[in-house]
Amino acid sequence: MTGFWVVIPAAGVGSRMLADRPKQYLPLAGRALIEHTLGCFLSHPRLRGLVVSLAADDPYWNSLDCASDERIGRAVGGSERADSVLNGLFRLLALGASDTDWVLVHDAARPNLQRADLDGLLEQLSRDPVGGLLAVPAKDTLKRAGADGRVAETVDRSVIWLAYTPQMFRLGMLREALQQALAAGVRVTDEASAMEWAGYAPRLIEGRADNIKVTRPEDLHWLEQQWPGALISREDEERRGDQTV
Ligand SMILES: Nc1ccn([C@@H]2O[C@H](COP(=O)(O)OP(=O)(O)OP(=O)(O)O)[C@@H](O)[C@H]2O)c(=O)n1
Ligand SMILES: C[C@](O)(CO)[C@H](O)COP(=O)(O)O
Repeated sequence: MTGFWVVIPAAGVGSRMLADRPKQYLPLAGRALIEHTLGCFLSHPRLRGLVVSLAADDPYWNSLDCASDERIGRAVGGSERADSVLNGLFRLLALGASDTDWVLVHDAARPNLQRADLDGLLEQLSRDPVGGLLAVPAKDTLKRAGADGRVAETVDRSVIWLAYTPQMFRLGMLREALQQALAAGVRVTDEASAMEWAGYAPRLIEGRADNIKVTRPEDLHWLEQQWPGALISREDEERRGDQTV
């Protein structure tokens, strides 16, 4: 497979995290969460370039060591994740990417992507006519909620998968799908849903369930317990409380 480009949407505020800063900048094993996320791509020999979409007033990025990495471009994030992704695609084009190149979109809030999953995605989709995404088959019993907050039905979980990232598509196909879906007012929560709206059927590539999106405090606490060497001491906890980046 030839090389690939990456967009990292990182312009969110992380409201569900209830933290003192956007969750992508919270510490995990001594580094900012986003630095772990970027590391999986920056160490890959086929990476052609990477763009992070940052909030226009992001005061944290420049304090990171990786901010000086010449392989990393920047785009200004938008009001929704899809806007941030689209701005990232345009930035990649300005950096030399073409519409026929593969682009991977990966949440800054998913720091635990393993190289084996990344390579599996690249290998299984490199000749696919559409592209696809890392996903995990549902493993719990699923309920559809009724308006009254009670169970309306149990959903057949055998056909339900949880969409993860990276999501991998040809840059031009994704750009057009995102532009048209957003212009039509479609709610786009991942790249695949824009491609589906455009009439494509992205391929599901099974990945690890621990490639979690850090969304709520317990997600980060769980990762800290999994992380090799993530002995978050009481001093680190206290430092997290009053640390200013
Ligand atoms: N306008 C936005 C919103 C989200 N994101 C990014 O998209 C990823 C997944 O979004 P989510 O988990 O919802 O992050 P937040 O929007 O920050 O979280 P919340 O919804 O709790 O505020 C995150 O890396 C986030 O930084 C983005 O780039 N631009
Ligand atoms: C892209 C994503 O991570 C796939 O599950 C998810 O849709 C992001 O949703 P969020 O509400 O922006 O976190």
